[in-house]
Amino acid sequence: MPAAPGTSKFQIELRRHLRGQNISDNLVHLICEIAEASKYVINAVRTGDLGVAGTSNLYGEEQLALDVLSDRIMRKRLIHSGVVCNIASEEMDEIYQAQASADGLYSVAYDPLDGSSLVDVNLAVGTIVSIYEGCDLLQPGRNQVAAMYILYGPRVSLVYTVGDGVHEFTMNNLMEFTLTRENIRMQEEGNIYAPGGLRNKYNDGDEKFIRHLEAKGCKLRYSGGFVPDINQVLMKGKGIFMYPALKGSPNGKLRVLFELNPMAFIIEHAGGAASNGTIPILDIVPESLDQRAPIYIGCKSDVKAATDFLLDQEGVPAAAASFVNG
Ligand SMILES: O=P(O)(O)OC[C@H]1O[C@](O)(COP(=O)(O)O)[C@@H](O)[C@@H]1O
Ligand SMILES: [Mg+2]
Ligand SMILES: [Mg+2]
Repeated sequence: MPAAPGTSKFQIELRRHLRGQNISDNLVHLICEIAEASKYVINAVRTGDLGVAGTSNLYGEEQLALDVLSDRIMRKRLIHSGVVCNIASEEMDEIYQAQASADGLYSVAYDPLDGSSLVDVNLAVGTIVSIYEGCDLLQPGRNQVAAMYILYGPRVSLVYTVGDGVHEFTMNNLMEFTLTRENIRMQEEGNIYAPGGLRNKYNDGDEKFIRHLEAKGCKLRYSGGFVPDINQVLMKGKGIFMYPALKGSPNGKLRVLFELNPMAFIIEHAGGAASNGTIPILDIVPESLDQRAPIYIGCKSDVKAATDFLLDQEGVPAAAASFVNG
């Protein structure tokens, strides 16, 4: 018997799953177009040039040929989708206007190839995407209508939320994304920690928090790639990822629009939390495309504990902490 439309041997494909969500046809189309673009990004990652591009991005970082190519793949697909107004990416200097009208259109901020410097040592990397209704990209992450990432690891997986559960799809042998986990939920507390940044540049509160996790017997699980590191915390349902403020870098390293907002949206919708140490990541009102912030993201009580250590350090009673939503 032939498989039902939208299923492949009774597996649920991404488009069919999206059609079951309460979202517009344009948003279904947009998410599917991004999923299609990711197939070309994987191909670039697997077989492309590992050299530098000879250019640098907004942050003064040297761009790799793969950064530039992945960005071009994503941008072209978004422009041709016909449903996108503004586009911004970690590899672009300014917003690209695909269409001027906001009616029924979406704006997209993305990191085309997060962790690109890990490709030459064959570690996992990913694409991170944030979607807003209309043309405004400089608004709090809480206003996102969808967030997703695609992880290029031993397997390729795609995780998305449109505000109603967090769902994982895995690429099958026909390069289709089929549903592997629906309504993923985080536990209250975990025993995994992924600490980004040089530890000898940590502030006292962060150092004490790490010692507290070590004393509790938590397992260090850090790959240096934001997407696989977050994916581990989400899929295991436990633990915390942090990239704190560092001495000399008070805003840490990771970017609010392209990295933090989409991951915070996903983790909050899975029952976790994400804070910059003071307020939820999703409540930050971005002032510029290249804004960075520290991040503590994962299980609610782990994020609360991290922010309590910071408060204690500054002499503010830990009980006053109200960083974690809900
Ligand atoms: O090794 P560092 O410099 O501390 O940074 C690690 C972090 O930087 C990133 O590689 C930043 O992303 P890009 O590769 O997109 O610049 C994250 O994936 C990772 O969490
Ligand atoms: Mg990045
Ligand atoms: Mg990048």
